Amino acid sequence: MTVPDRHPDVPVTRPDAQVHFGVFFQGVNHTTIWSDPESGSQTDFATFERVIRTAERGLFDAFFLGEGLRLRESRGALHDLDVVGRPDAITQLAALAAITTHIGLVATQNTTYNDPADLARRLQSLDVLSGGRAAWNVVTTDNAWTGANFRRGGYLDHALRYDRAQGQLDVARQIWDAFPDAGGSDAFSGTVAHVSEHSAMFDVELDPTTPRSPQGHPIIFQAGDSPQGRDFAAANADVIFSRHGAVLADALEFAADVRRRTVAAGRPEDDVKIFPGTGIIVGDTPADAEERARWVRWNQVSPATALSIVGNIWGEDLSGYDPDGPLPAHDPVVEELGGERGSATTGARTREVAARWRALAEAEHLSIRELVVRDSGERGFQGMPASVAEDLIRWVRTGAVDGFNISPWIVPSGLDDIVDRVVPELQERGAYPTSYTGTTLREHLGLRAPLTRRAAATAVGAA
Ligand SMILES: Cc1cc2nc3c(=O)[nH]c(=O)nc-3n(C[C@H](O)[C@H](O)[C@H](O)COP(=O)(O)O)c2cc1C
Repeated sequence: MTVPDRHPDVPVTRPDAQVHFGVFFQGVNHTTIWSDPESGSQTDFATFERVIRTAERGLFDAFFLGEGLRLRESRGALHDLDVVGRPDAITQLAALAAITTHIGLVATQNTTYNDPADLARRLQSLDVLSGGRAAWNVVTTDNAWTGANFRRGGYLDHALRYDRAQGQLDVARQIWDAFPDAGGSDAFSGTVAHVSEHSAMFDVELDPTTPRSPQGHPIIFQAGDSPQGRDFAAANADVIFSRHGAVLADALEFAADVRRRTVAAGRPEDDVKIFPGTGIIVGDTPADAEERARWVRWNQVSPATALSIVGNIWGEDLSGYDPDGPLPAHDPVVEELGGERGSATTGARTREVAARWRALAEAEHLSIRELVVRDSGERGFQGMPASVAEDLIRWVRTGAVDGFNISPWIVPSGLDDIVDRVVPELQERGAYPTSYTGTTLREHLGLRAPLTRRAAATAVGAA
């Protein structure tokens, strides 16, 4: 079957590039559907087990857990579709390491509220226990309500969050590097002493106790989209987890920006792999896929969720409004959070979103719920398996991305169609592996040596 080229003007710059997949299990979200009879528990270990086994059968690089340190609230009420009761990500991944053999295990861990030495040790333990399959998704968390949950740290300024993240990562790398590489000849380097530039944040002195894993140390992911967040990724990360996974032109622009920043940080331009979060919906015909996508979107946006999303922008409780009625007639009351509450952009973003929603609702005569559904329309890829495969290949081979973090819209069965129907289409086109060729996450992702070991590796290579 011939698949029409949906992006004929974008040149293919990497004709042999392979598609890579990760699966992203969100921490706090309203995008996983609960109402379908197929939908299972969002917290039972059996659900995570089934998803990770499917992903490993589909030769995914990684299983990725997001983490929210506090449930979202609107004026005291929890979002009706949020999940309550998720276990800690590192503990969950340690249990999943025991029932898998190859797939990478990515733990989202916050740098604003964790202790650096303790976090470094827990991540390294996961890496050692899993035989070199762990990664740390470094997040700073920009919202105020999580800050309110922690007396220590509180509302750290947005810019200082990235300084603190850098301090955390520097401490972690020193701890991880204190032990020699497996089979290496260098000696244990003993006490790690680190006083951060922002010494009010850390003053660490300890003797590390955990050896290095087969991949050196945990892989570093980063999720954060501000200029500071992108620069942090360019200087430190192996993988950037982006939001730019729905529109090709947007993804290409993002990739060009990340590469420019990576070169400015003194690294090769392809050193940071780009994995956007995305969704994939397949159907037997284009109309079937379209119908499924519509069903998914309507189920993700319950009436209460629609009112709470619009209420957050309007800065008031809209639960008394009719979700099938129009937006409030008055303009929103914008709360200026500012950098000291963790967000540098909230006020401007709120005004921009409200103006855009008002214009869209008036132009298309949309109710509150229709508006929220319409605004969440661009979520990723949909179509028959062959056309989805062609689209994914095009994204990778035009250099827009290196792979995709797929968020299933239903668990535990949400990856079945992708593994059973899309992966074979990719393999048939020579664009997806047919077996794991390595055992570590570093090998799956095709990464170079850890940044801190590069000079040593070059010196050894030159000798
Ligand atoms: C794709 C993506 C996924 C994220 N996932 C999480 C998460 O699971 N937990 C969390 O606390 N923050 C998460 N974040 C938020 C980041 O922590 C970051 O604090 C936030 O985006 C603010 O940083 P920024 O201003 O650089 O974007 C995510 C961000 C992005 C872009």
